[in-house]
Amino acid sequence: MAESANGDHQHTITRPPPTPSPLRFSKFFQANLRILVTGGAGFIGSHLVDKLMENEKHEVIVVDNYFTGSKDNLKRWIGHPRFELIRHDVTEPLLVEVDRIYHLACPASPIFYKYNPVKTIKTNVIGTLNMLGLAKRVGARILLTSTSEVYGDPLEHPQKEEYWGNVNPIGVRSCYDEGKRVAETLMFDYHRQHGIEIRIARIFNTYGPRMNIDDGRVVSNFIAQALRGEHLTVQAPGTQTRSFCYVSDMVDGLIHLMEGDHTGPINIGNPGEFTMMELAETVKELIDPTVEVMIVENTPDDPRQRKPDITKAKELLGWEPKVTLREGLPLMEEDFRQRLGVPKSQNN
Ligand SMILES: O=C(O)[C@H]1O[C@H](OP(=O)(O)OP(=O)(O)OC[C@H]2O[C@@H](n3ccc(=O)[nH]c3=O)[C@H](O)[C@@H]2O)[C@H](O)[C@@H](O)[C@@H]1O
Repeated sequence: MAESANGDHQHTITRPPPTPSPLRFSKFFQANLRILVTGGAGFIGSHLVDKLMENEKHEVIVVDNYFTGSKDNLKRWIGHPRFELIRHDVTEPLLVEVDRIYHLACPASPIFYKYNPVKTIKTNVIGTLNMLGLAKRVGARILLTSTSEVYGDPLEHPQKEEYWGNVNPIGVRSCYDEGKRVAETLMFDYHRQHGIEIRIARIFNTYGPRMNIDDGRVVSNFIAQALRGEHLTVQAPGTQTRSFCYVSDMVDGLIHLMEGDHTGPINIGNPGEFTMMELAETVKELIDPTVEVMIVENTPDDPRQRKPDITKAKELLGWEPKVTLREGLPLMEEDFRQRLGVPKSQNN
């Protein structure tokens, strides 16, 4: 019994102080983050994991179905006490207690995402729904890696985030570009309806060590072809442009976005723009000036130009890329030489 100010006796109920729910507990120690990376065994995902693991307070959980990712990319972390690797397909629900979700899972190379288009769109739609459901349940902040492909074959150049795009809804690329567009919609609907903390990165063409040798994208194709002494396959007309971002810059951009205050979408890419013919000539010059360029047939709906406007990333995130194409290509060449077993002296 306790006595009140006016002398009345009152019954007081002594309760223990409220205990935070275990799911939200780590929010009390913001520096100690448990971070989920979907697609963490892939090219960008595994570089992101490397960077996140550098912080000794972070625990990192990777889920991957290994369709295009590989355990090899994570072998330095397997067995580490702050690291877990789960074979899981994001089209199935998942419950793990995390503070951050980097949702990267989806094949990104056109030959792989077109291989099973129904699965690609399921990954983008059902996979993103599952990750948003998880974010809602555990109170995590979620970042979606969307793509420059949401701009389609762009009629505005360079592409600003406000541009709505020029996308074929029924083409062979639609499973990916429309899939990512729906994923962005889902992110904003969960944000508006359920108050989920979201971040959306629109990733532009990225290259670097650990890309699959047979990935099929242009930089990895040209480097592998040059090292093997094969023709560089420039798809017609060769005047189409892309802007290539080195993977360490990309990963820094994603972390800046996740830990910043802006939902996005924000373009993350390198505005240095090259035609595919220029890229082929640069790779030739770097690796083997004697290899020849061969013009081959292109695929439907190939965007004719692509270059990010990164004003938002600079102003809102304080981020911009540092590595030029001429600095990044030799780093990728070195990695490809090791994996293909082509020492430098054999070519030049
Ligand atoms: O690398 C990436 O990050 C992007 O790759 C693809 O987009 P895309 O730009 O079509 O990528 P590539 O297949 O590398 O094609 C780029 C250009 O190179 C050309 N190309 C490709 C391969 C090749 O051997 N030769 C060649 O000239 C293509 O015609 C295209 O114009 C994905 O769809 C994007 O989501 C992803 O962000």
